[in-house]
Amino acid sequence: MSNPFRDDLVARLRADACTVVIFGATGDLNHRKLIPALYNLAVDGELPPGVRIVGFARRDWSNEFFRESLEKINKEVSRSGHDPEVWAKFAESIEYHCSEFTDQEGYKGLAERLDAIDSERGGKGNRLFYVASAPEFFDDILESLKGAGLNEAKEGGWSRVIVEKPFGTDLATAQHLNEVVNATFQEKDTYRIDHYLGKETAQNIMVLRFANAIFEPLWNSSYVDHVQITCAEHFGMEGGRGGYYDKSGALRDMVQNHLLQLLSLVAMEPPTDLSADGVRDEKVKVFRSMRQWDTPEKVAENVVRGQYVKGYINGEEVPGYREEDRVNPESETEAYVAVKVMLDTWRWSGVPFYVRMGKRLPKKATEISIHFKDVPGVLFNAVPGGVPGANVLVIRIQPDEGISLRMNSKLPGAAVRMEPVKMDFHYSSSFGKSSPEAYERLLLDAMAGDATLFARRDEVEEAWRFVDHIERAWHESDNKPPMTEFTAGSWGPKEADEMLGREGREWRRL
Ligand SMILES: NC(=O)C1=CN([C@@H]2O[C@H](COP(=O)(O)OP(=O)(O)OC[C@H]3O[C@@H](n4cnc5c(N)ncnc54)[C@H](OP(=O)(O)O)[C@@H]3O)[C@@H](O)[C@H]2O)C=CC1
Ligand SMILES: O=C1O[C@H](COP(=O)(O)O)[C@@H](O)[C@H](O)[C@H]1O
Repeated sequence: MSNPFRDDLVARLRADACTVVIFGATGDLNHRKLIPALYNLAVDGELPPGVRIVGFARRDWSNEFFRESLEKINKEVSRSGHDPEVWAKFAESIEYHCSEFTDQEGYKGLAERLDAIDSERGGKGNRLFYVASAPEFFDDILESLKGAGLNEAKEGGWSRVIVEKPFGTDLATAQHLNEVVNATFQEKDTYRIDHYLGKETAQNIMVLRFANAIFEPLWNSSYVDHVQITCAEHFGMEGGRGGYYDKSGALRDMVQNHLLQLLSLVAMEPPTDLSADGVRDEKVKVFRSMRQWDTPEKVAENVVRGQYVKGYINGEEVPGYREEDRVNPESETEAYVAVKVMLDTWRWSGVPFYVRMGKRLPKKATEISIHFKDVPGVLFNAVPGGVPGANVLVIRIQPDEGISLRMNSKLPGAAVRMEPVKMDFHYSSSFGKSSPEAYERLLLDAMAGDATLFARRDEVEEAWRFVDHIERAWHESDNKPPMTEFTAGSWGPKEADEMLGREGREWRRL
């Protein structure tokens, strides 16, 4: 039985030696995230001995050039710094395979090379294929793997696939991709990555809820007034991101996957066990219970979309969304979204979950806040200032990972006066070490065959169902809800404040 709470040692012991094949190996994701993650696992002694890495892409690069290119970026981004000796040893396990994604000969060559590596290693044919290409190549890569017989496990070994985001652009394309994936790999061997699930703080949500006796009795509509999930980013479309982002938008890029996944961890029922399907069965019930905003009127009432106009962040002038590199000057794509999610379940009846994401907000921060109900207003009415506010439990996903609880306290002195105070837990001071990058945990889990922190087919499709109604109202209906504006460096459009204001609530300041 798998267990998302096990410590790193157990994960390492369970991860198998294997060959990791990365499609799109000359690209940004591999350079900035995947190789540094594998390197850091090696530094920490977590990478199973015998792991080999094959980079697959079309540039005519040699093994040496590929390794040098990876090392250059690793020096800049590795969380544990760059040790030339460890790198040199690690780099011996890396090689490059040059091929177009659509070239069947390239896959035949890959199959031969993988067989040779298995013999060199003297081990089983364990293969982990990581599809880190642009999404338009996902089908080609999966079908070509099948064409070369690489989807089938070799005797005594395994063959798994990790598929990067975006997993489709709507429900229909996600269903199609799921058909292609399931026609090539078994569902148990399919790992749909959502890197937010690999964040230490996201994993801690279940621990907080189910390994402490004090929260769960309050975790329902009797005590919780509402929940907020915020993902703020201060950057915009740097590094050529505008081309991809302008076709996607905040709702598809972040809400459909990362933020709804966080929501599901906050809202799910306790699973009956900690197996991958035990946890994912409960998460999918949350997705299924989301009330659908299936008319333009409901979307107008419960969702706000916005674009930034030029402004200042940290004293620097930044362009408006439509002036960004590779963004259509007449773009109708949202760089900000705030959506109210209602879960029609016994536990959460009447409790709104407000989810927001925006580019070019004042800073980078992601947090979940649980806002509890006010105490009955009978005892402290006569006290000057009254009760300062309700309890708020804040789960800081990043940065300064941790958890704080806001409560009311008496100010020292003869008179009864109250002030809010915070009990605050910081990962950095409590554990004295930096948290591993999400990709480290997720790669190790895939090597260990543990899919708990990966999205299952039905979760992905249910999340798209919710998002599709909103996208249709925005882009296809006769009375499209309006696009709003906000100044870059502010906390988003006033319409998002008004959405909560209408219900007597306000966004938490991060
Ligand atoms: N970058 C990031 O931080 C993140 C990326 N992702 C996802 O990861 C995926 C990859 O992103 P990213 O690395 O940024 O993309 P890049 O554009 O940087 O890299 C794309 C890679 O695919 C290769 N490629 C493109 N066309 C072909 C072809 N016809 N045959 C063989 N190789 C080809 C490119 O090779 P060449 O160099 O020759 O063009 C390159 O190696 C995307 O799905 C993205 O959404 C997800 C989360 C974060
Ligand atoms: O998937 C994505 O995530 C990043 C944010 O990831 P984080 O781990 O840095 O919080 C986001 O900037 C990007 O637009 C999106 O595609």
